[in-house]
Amino acid sequence: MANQNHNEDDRFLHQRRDCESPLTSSPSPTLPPPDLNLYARHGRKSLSGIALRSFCLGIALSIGVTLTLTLLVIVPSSLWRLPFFLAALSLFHFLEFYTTAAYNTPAADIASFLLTANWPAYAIAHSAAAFECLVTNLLWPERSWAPMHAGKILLLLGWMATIVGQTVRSAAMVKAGMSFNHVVQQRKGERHVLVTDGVYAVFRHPSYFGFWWWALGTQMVMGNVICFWLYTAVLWRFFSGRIKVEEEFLVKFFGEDYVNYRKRVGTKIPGIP
Ligand SMILES: C[S@@+](CC[C@H](N)C(=O)[O-])C[C@H]1O[C@@H](n2cnc3c(N)ncnc32)[C@H](O)[C@@H]1O
Repeated sequence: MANQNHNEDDRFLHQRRDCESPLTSSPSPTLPPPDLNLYARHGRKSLSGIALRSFCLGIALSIGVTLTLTLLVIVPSSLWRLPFFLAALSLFHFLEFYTTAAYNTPAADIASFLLTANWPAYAIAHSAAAFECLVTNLLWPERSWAPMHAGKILLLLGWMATIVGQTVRSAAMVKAGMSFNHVVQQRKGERHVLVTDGVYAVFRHPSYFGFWWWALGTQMVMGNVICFWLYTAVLWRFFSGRIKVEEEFLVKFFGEDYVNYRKRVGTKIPGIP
């Protein structure tokens, strides 16, 4: 199955090169026809599935932004934090697919939206965050959740962490291009090169650094005390384990080059050197 997908990806690249050539206008006759099942309604790269998810995420983002602004400016209510979360989540999932499609085109498929990754833990975590935000803001709308009247500062830090986190995450995907894959690769692909410049010169795992601060930033904006600490613990455990496994493979793929890179550049995720 994985091999078949690889062939499909290679065929995509060949066809693209053919299209770019001024001498040929159609795919090489020696190439087998593309597997149309892949792009059909229930296929791994279903075009209708991609269109539908993008459409729904766009609607969710519009609702999120409109309600956030309405509850902040027109009908002031501390509940604006809930649609803020909807907007942040919709934008995140859209960008996961978009950056994959734009910078690692052969790898783009329905799973690139990351909507069902780490199911059901991921969905439970975000539902818990929405629930905590809803309950605390309905029951104690005037509650001052931060110690020493630091609420406004923490709110500002939360916005900044969310924006910086999202930017660093997307920048990492753009920079790594065809070397970035949502699934940790256990075999070095033909197009897999070691990336050590751009955002990778500052952070050894920029997409994890980005997600870490994006997730904690959303919890700070929402004023979620319980979920902030739960997210911190769960994400730390997840990333420290994943980085260990990922780096074992990266050392196998790139040897001394990766070992030296690891010595030079830290993750900058607290507690993970
Ligand atoms: C989900 S991506 C995460 C990449 C990186 N850990 C980050 O946070 O930006 C996982 C894939 O990226 C690859 N990868 C990680 N660091 C890399 C680097 N510096 N250069 C090239 N590939 C890398 C791994 O082999 C793995 O298959």
